[in-house]
Amino acid sequence: MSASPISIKGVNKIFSTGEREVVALKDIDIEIPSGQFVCLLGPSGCGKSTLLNAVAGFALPTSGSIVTGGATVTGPGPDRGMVFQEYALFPWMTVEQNVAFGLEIKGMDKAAIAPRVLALLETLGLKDFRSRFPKDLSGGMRQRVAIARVLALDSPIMLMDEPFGALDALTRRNLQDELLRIWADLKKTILFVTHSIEEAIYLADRIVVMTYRPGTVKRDILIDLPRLRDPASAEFNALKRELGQLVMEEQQRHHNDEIRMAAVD
Ligand SMILES: Nc1ncnc2c1ncn2[C@@H]1O[C@H](COP(=O)(O)OP(=O)(O)OP(=O)(O)O)[C@@H](O)[C@H]1O
Repeated sequence: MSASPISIKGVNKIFSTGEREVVALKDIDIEIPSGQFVCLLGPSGCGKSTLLNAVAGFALPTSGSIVTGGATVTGPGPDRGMVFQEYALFPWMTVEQNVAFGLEIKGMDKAAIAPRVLALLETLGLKDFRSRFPKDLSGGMRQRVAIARVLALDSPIMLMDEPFGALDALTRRNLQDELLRIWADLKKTILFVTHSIEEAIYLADRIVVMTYRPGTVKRDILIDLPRLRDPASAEFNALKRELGQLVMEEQQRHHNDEIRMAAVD
């Protein structure tokens, strides 16, 4: 499977907790063509994960529609693979077993699984670690396994929720480069959540900046700098300033909201 488009139309998400209602997403419209690498950027609480989970089918919108590859999302599906920040590996399985698991569940022929898994482990530099358990791996290695596991399923859409957020700077850059290489190779559609401005500019074809509560699209920007991008370049820094200003405005709204809530309590 190669890539497929994502169509998000008029999406709203309201959480009701007791007497309070939180409008997490409001009137979200985003059309993502096949193969595009999109970053959702914004401060904590602006609905990035809520939107990603809606596309994944884990928590459907209150209203509006999400269509992937021509079908309306009504739940999780094999066309969408998700990579989480906390790796979500099975601790009792080796690296190899973790990557093979989804294929076994899919009912793939055992003889076909082994070479496919081995090729992926090789691609992600995990071959020598294939018999290890997750607890014996560094955070970066665990995240490689999580990515390999999603790639094994060959979903046309990859959804990534701050996948590199817990990693140190060097490992993070390493995995970002690896992801770009894989994406250039496989041309999957990627929807990637981050609150790092630099990460978004380094990776994305397009950055969607979200507002803090209710989560709306504040700005939708195409990034047409050639890759690999140089974070020290003038163009990169100009974008960093522009996006920094947008994110800071939302961070300020978040901060003001917290002060207001504390005053009510
Ligand atoms: N299950 C839930 N019940 C009630 N409110 C929720 C629920 N999930 C999210 N929210 C609220 O919806 C808003 C958006 O949350 P969300 O986690 O999507 O934001 P985010 O941008 O991903 O933030 P972070 O970067 O901190 O994960 C927040 O105000 C959050 O408190």
